[in-house]
Amino acid sequence: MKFTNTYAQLGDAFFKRVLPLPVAQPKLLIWNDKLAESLGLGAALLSDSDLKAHIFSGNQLPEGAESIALAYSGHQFGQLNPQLGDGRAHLLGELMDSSNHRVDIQLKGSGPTPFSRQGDGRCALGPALREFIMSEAMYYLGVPTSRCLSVVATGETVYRERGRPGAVVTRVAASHIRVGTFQYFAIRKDTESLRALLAYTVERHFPEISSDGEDLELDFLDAVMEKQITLIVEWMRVGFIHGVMNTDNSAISGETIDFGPCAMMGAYDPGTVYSSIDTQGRYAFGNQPNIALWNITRLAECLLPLINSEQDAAIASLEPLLKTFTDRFQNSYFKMLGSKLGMTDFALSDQDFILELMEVMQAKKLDYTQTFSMLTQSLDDDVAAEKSQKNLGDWYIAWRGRLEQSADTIECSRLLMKEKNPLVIPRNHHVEAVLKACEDSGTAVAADDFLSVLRSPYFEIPTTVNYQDFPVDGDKGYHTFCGT
Ligand SMILES: Nc1ncnc2c1ncn2[C@@H]1O[C@H](COP(=O)(O)OP(=O)(O)OP(=O)(O)O)[C@@H](O)[C@H]1O
Ligand SMILES: [Mg+2]
Repeated sequence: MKFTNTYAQLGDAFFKRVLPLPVAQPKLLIWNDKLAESLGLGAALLSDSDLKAHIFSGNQLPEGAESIALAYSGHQFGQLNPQLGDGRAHLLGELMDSSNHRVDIQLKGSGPTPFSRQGDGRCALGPALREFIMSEAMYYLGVPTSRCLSVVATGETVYRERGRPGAVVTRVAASHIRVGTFQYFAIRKDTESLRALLAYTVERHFPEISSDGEDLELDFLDAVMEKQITLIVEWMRVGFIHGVMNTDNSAISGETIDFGPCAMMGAYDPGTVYSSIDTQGRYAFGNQPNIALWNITRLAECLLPLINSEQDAAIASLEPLLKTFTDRFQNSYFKMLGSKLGMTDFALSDQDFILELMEVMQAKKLDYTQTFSMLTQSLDDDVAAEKSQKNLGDWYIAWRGRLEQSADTIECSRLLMKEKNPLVIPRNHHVEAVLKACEDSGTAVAADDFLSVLRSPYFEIPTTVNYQDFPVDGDKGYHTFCGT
């Protein structure tokens, strides 16, 4: 592993140097071969499970790593917390992947840091495996996401209401720069660090931006906005509910990060919330675009002092850009839904027709994934066509008519739909059952089985059918938990 440490070069204001706290009995539970391959990890490491367990539990620091905990702030459920930071994570450094992109290698659950506050710095096995499974599913669904290289069981107990097995998960991400990272310096009125962070972030994530002066901040915000729009539209394409879109869980790179209380929507309902602490539905499925804009607005506020020392003038130059969000999001969102419906020639005039489908789905509590999957199949399968028509009534007939009008063939529509509509997603009840099986057995056998299906979401494999069903109770009473 050839680590670089460009983030560590930003200076002491950005992080604290701290080593992972060694664990009692590291045991490699799950390893991501494909990801490891793309990182070009050496043969000596790849063939040695004990070495992997030692390195990716934090017991042994790999050569060239500079273990640091990153400083950041964040709005949590709308409340500003000026002092968060990696309270249970250690950034080892960066590697170049096979596409020559710089990625962070970070341990999570690897012990306390100066940012731990009341926390123990640890992570339970269930949430660690959950992050591995969910991020892998998202990656193969085609959604921008951080990924996991490994989960190592620590042989130690962590206490979360009751004792649970502990684990360290290794995360690979485009970076760990969050909206909250900018907030950390903005709150402290540390304009110099803010400027350095902006320059670093632009170079790392948006090298195409070459502007300077006020245009730099505007172009940066515009680029972040575009990535956030793509991200949320992609989440909504597959029915993903992040669950805790705090500004500290919003990565500037536009990747999905922090899978704490995330869940997948079953029956279509924009108000769907599973997180036990989200009592107001702030992070409900259909509210995710509003929150993305809210978070981007917090980022914009951080940039004000860089744009103009006169705050009113700075606000005036940012406001028109922020106002573009809603139209840009809507265009991108409906285009995505059009593609899920095989509209190769989608036009804005299709929006009302698409909304009619959403209303039928919501009124009849139809499963989001299965409805689109069935529509895809209905183009060349009479049984699926009959079922779709039974569920959707006249709308189905109108939709077939709409596709017939297109200059492209039905085959083009079918191919587009097959690309956009997964056959299988990591459904909540299967995720929970798999996590329980892994925890009970102390192995990742159940996770491996599940992952083989999740890694092929658009093509059926013999075991796909085991994971496609929606729960009998429609996920009623299902709750996810934060901070685990
Ligand atoms: N067990 C813990 N010990 C110490 N700090 C913790 C612990 N759990 C969470 N934190 C800290 O609380 C804050 C919010 O936690 P949150 O659950 O959003 O993040 P996380 O899952 O720990 O990490 P990430 O956002 O990097 O995925 C973060 O600063 C995090 O480091
Ligand atoms: Mg977090």
